[in-house]
Amino acid sequence: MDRLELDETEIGAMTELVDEFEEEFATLDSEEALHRATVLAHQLPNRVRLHLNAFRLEQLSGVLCISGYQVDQDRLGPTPAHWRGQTGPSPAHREELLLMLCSSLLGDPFCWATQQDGRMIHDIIPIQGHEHEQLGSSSEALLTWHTEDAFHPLRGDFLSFACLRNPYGAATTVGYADDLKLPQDVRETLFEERFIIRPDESHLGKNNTVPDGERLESFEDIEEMQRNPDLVAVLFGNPEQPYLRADPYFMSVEDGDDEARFALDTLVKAMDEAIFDLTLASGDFCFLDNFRVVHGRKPFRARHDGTDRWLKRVNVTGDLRKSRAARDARAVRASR
Ligand SMILES: NC(=[NH2+])NCCC[C@H](N)C(=O)O
Ligand SMILES: O=C(O)CCC(=O)C(=O)O
Ligand SMILES: [Fe+2]
Repeated sequence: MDRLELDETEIGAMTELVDEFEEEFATLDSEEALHRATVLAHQLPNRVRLHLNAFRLEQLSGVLCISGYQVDQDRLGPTPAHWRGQTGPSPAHREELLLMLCSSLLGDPFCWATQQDGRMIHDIIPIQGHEHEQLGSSSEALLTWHTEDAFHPLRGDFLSFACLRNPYGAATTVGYADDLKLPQDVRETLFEERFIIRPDESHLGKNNTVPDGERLESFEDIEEMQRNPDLVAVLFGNPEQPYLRADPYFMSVEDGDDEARFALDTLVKAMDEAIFDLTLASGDFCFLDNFRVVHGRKPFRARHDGTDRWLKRVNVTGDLRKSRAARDARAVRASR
């Protein structure tokens, strides 16, 4: 993993940048704001830009953590009880802006019509009643390792997190595809389109406010992927250093395909051994290469009293054009 410790000068420069532009960027999820944010990102400190670009180009490991930024806990106020609760300006607007600026240097931030009601910036917070779910909002269950949105052909290339607070040090887990030691025959099987990855539950109607009209169609598409999933490959790209696409909790193989079953089980075992803890601290901006690493989260005991762990999350694509057909003309980044 790579870490950039910001120095005083860099922290000062980032603080000034946010001071100057936070009002102008009161909204972050309009086309206009996204466009301007991409250009404003070029005013981030030089080392930040260099690290993010090296990370984007795969010159670093698949995990980059930028540390040292201070989050004003008083301004933040209590951790919300649900991502839906927020009305009006976000108390974490300054961190959201920084997260969007950094993300813009990796590609284009985008969102899903079927996740967190189509919001661009997600809240990752424990929600009462979700303790044992396989959702970002769970707490007492191990969030099993996964590629973000592994089921979807338009999943992000990168995943960005801003840690606002993590008082009891709940650990995110990360595992590198590069670290996997797999027998050659298993590797070859994983390169074949013999695996099923069903949508995870964050994209289901029951975990969203399902609207009438246009976005309803998006949930129907997810249901279709649930009923009629494609067969996909788990490994792809360079045979020596393959990219990985997996979310074993939601995966299966065709009846009788014992070879694929064995290959998947072997992968799970190898990754379970390779995976390590990455405990995010308040002020950490963490970037994951969604093709080269998987991630999850260790169980923790949520308090539900406004002092809980709170992350912000953004999906980033390297090629917005791939999702053109899945997006409507107005919400041009709202992918299905
Ligand atoms: N293995 C898993 N739990 N996969 C689903 C991950 C959770 C999902 N990305 C969410 O936003 O809630
Ligand atoms: O809470 C974390 O550290 C990771 C959450 C996550 O992976 C998810 O919500 O998909
Ligand atoms: Fe995730």
